[in-house]
Amino acid sequence: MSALFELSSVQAGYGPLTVLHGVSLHIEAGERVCLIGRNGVGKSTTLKTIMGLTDRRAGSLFWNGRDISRSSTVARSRMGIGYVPQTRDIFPSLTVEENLIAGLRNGPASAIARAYELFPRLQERRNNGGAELSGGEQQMLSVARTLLGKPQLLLLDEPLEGLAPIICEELMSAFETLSRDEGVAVLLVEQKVQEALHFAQRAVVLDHGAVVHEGTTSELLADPGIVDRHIAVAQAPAHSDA
Ligand SMILES: Nc1ncnc2c1ncn2[C@@H]1O[C@H](COP(=O)(O)OP(=O)(O)OP(=O)(O)O)[C@@H](O)[C@H]1O
Repeated sequence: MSALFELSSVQAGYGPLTVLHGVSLHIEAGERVCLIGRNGVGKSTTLKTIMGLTDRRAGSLFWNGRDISRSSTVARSRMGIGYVPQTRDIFPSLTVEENLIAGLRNGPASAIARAYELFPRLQERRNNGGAELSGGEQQMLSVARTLLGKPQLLLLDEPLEGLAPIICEELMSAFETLSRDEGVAVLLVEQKVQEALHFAQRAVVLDHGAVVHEGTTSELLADPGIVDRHIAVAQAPAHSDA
């Protein structure tokens, strides 16, 4: 049986710059995978390539075995790939609820109730403007908006960046609930490697635009030397805006 999603020998970048030099990876339905590596090795570029937001030079992408390499970003999103970019994708001038309604398009209003269930803080702040929210609440709103599209695969680009530990825990626990209760597959890019390894079942390590290690997270947690060899992890910034 084919994987839910597969990248096969993909080379991609921006204009003349090639960032990914033949990346292959797969994600099974409901699986949690983390993509880790040093700064600038191409993790965000991998997510953008999955969404069709980079210049792909070679290789193919498959969704349930079907070649989607030439599908538009909108088509990929409609197929069931949800993308939460690093830049918290919300409307600052709209309230939380208006942001959710705008993200609903033609979907059922019950999806908003589900979003509030997953992120009770958003329900408490439903009448607050996007710009008034803390960094953590903005991230929750950005994730909640993506979930309104009912993705089968959720791409998360450094969701914990700049957030206080308590908010990180809240977010990770919501991602776990999603994965466990709704079978949503997750591809998580995260600089907080320990959090990523505890969340995911499998890890893919990227270096210089190529996969240099792939294995279960339990293997990596049991032998931290593997991670140390591949990643000199940039520590989380001292500040937080949660
Ligand atoms: N829009 C862009 N145009 C041109 N080059 C880009 C663009 N976005 C990223 N790059 C370059 O591509 C390379 C890989 O960047 P990418 O953001 O994918 O790395 P990353 O592994 O996600 O790093 P980080 O952990 O710091 O976010 C870097 O050299 C970066 O400067």
